[in-house]
Amino acid sequence: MASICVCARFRPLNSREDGEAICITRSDSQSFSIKDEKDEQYMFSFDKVFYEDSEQADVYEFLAGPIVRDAVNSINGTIITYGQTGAGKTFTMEGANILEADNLKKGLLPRVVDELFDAINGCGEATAYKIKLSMVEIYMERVRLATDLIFCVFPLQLCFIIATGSVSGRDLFDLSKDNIQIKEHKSHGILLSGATEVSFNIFHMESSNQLHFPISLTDNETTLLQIPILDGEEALKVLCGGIANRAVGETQMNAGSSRSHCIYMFTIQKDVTNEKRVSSGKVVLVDLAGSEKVEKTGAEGKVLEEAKTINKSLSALGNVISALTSSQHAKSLHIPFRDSKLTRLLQDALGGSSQTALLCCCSPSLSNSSESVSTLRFGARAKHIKASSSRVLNINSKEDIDRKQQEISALNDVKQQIAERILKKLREKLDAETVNLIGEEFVMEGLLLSDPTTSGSMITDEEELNSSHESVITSQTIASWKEATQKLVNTILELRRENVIMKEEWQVMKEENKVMRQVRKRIKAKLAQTKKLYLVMGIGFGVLASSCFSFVLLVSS
Ligand SMILES: Nc1ncnc2c1ncn2[C@@H]1O[C@H](COP(=O)(O)OP(=O)(O)OP(=O)(O)O)[C@@H](O)[C@H]1O
Repeated sequence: MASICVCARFRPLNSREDGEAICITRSDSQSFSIKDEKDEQYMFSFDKVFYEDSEQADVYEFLAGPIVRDAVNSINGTIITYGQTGAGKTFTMEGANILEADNLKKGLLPRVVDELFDAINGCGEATAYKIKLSMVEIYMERVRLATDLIFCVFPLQLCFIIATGSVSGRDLFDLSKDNIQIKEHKSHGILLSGATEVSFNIFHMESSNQLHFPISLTDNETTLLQIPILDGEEALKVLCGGIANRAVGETQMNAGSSRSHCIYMFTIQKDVTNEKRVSSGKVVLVDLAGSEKVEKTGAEGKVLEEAKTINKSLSALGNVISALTSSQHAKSLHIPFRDSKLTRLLQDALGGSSQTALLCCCSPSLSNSSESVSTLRFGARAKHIKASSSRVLNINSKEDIDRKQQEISALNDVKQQIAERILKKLREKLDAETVNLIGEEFVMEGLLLSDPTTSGSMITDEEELNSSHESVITSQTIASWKEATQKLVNTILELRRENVIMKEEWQVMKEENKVMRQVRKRIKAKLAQTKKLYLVMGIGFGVLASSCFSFVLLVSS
């Protein structure tokens, strides 16, 4: 069983800490000791420690590179930055700026994009890729969609597609979608439901400039904006717009403090023509908001409210880690993933089969040492989480996909026929306008296809296919439950009928019993009368006999 990879990173002293004492003493590249304000000394060991002089490229290569390369090969991975406010989480994740060209300052996010584009550009003609990026933030315990981007990547040809909400012309970076639901999908794990979903076919390019994607929308409100992208740099420019929407504020500790947890989710779908399979992998980057001691930072008003919510969700994260690492019957223990949006979102990363890397960011300054110690303790605890024994390879064979397609088509045909039959019957009784309205409702509910010629049409996106197939399975399950319920209802009705008959029979028997009792009573009474009669007769006979005997004696004497 592989554990979570946990590393620590110390940034250089900042201008506020200038001249302050350093609290850490290096042992080696994995261990160090740290002294707090009370002069207590603590030893920590992690998979790797990045000291003040470490480079962004080293952090990427150790922490993220292997995860990104595995994601291209369909293994999910998550990279999380955790730590006190101002400790360097966003610097590690984004760099000084997302578009930063200086290799020394370039963060994990642009390097992930670079590596993905490099891997894809290096692939053979026989492979087509689609990369989807969703970017959300959890601000004050609400999930906001900053943007939802899709790159469709083909050998030698890249296209970047941006999905945005609504026909009413809202901006690409519309933050009105401010309560994205987190749901669990059987095969895809944790998903952001309500984030604009767009599906594209994976296919090979024919023309070089004009891209015409067979688009299958799951939501009528969704519109698509397609931007041809030549390289990762252009992709990052678009990403930059999403980052600009992140809730950032000035605090005592950090002039550009992130007031939300930010999640970048890359989904890489790969279609290898020769191998007859479609696979997908996810890389999730999580830049957590920083913890802070409000009594120390003197936060007030909105900043205080934000800090309280941030601390609350981070403590929910701590509780999940404690539950996961608890030695007592860890398997049967309840893991409170549902206690906060953050822990729900990280459920796969912490408790699932995803590979996870956690970077504990710290200040090296003595004035922040108690916060650093608690960050490092958090990391030390997380180190004890055991990852799931098997990493899930998200691969579907073409045969599987064909079978699912057929099941979906068959169900759609049945639904279509039923809906059409209902509408035909309604037409006999209702006016045309009302029936049309009901028809529209059927289309909205997915019972009827607006264009019947598309009945049984192919779903070409793996995610949509799986979710549609799941709907088919669910429908089939519901149908079999309905059948079983109907059988139960029939049995209950039968039992009720039998019960009524038995009750009637019981009533008859009771009546008969009553009559029998009365007859018995009458017989008893008759018997008693007869007995009395015999007694009287016996006495009379006795008296008569004794009188006769006395008379005979008298006569003879
Ligand atoms: N390794 C580093 N090298 C140079 N400067 C750094 C480094 N890490 C952080 N900084 C600088 O420190 C400041 C705070 O860093 P950053 O914004 O990344 O902190 P944070 O942990 O994300 O804080 P918050 O939780 O408040 O968002 C920034 O000005 C950043 O440029």
